[in-house]
Amino acid sequence: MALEVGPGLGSLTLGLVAQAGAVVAVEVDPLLAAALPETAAARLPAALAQRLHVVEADGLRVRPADLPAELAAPTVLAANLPYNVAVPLLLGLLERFPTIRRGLVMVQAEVADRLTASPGGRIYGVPSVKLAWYAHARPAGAVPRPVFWPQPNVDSGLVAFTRRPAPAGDASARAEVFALVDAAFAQRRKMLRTALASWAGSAQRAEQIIRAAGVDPGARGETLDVEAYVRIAYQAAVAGRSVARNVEDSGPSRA
Ligand SMILES: C[S@+](CC[C@H](N)C(=O)[O-])C[C@H]1O[C@@H](n2cnc3c(N)ncnc32)[C@H](O)[C@@H]1O
Repeated sequence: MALEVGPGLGSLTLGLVAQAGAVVAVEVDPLLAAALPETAAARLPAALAQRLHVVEADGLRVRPADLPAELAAPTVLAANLPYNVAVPLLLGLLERFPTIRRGLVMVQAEVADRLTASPGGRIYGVPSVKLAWYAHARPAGAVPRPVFWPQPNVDSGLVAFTRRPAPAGDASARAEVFALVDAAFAQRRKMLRTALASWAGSAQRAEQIIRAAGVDPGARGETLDVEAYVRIAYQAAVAGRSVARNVEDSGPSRA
């Protein structure tokens, strides 16, 4: 069963229902959400049109409980994502719909590059690490702007992904790792011991935690894979009391 977010007029949806056993399409625009079942009924044989269920909801917030019970566990995500919110949509759907095993999404070409980048390059960043938490992702093709009408002013790219086991623990572990990733990339050109100084309470404390994780404190955040971030977050948790004390020491009372 497939989940589509942002079906719009249904250009992808009509093809999807022919391929998937059932499609639940989440559309935020009430007019488009109301029109899509009529479009499907007019364009598809009744047996196929019945496979489509349209839900008017915001893809940034939608949860399984918002879908009909028999469609609340989609296994595939297939979408031409709204480009302005593509990354939070994709990451949020992977978080809230653990049943999604694999997917294919279209996003702006530069975003596709970032989502699928490997450590070490300039395009590797927060979206790359966070998507790697949930899934193995790969570029699955370029979509040049002339294939659309009206022609957009950006190129597009496809990203294919397959869910992987989470590299650590539960939702709170993920939140801690994601906060660490945000801190490391907030000053991405700096060495980790400096970039993570305020996160850890001090550069010295950051260095101890990073070393304990088996990572070079002189490295930059853009060279680390998600597993390295998990190790650093774990060492910070182990050293938690000291980190908390250092944060207090450098906090408002000394300001
Ligand atoms: C670029 S998407 C793709 C449109 C269509 N799937 C296609 O391939 O032509 C635009 C659609 O996403 C919808 N959309 C935008 N933000 C949304 C959100 N947060 N949740 C659900 N749908 C959203 C818009 O209303 C619009 O229908």
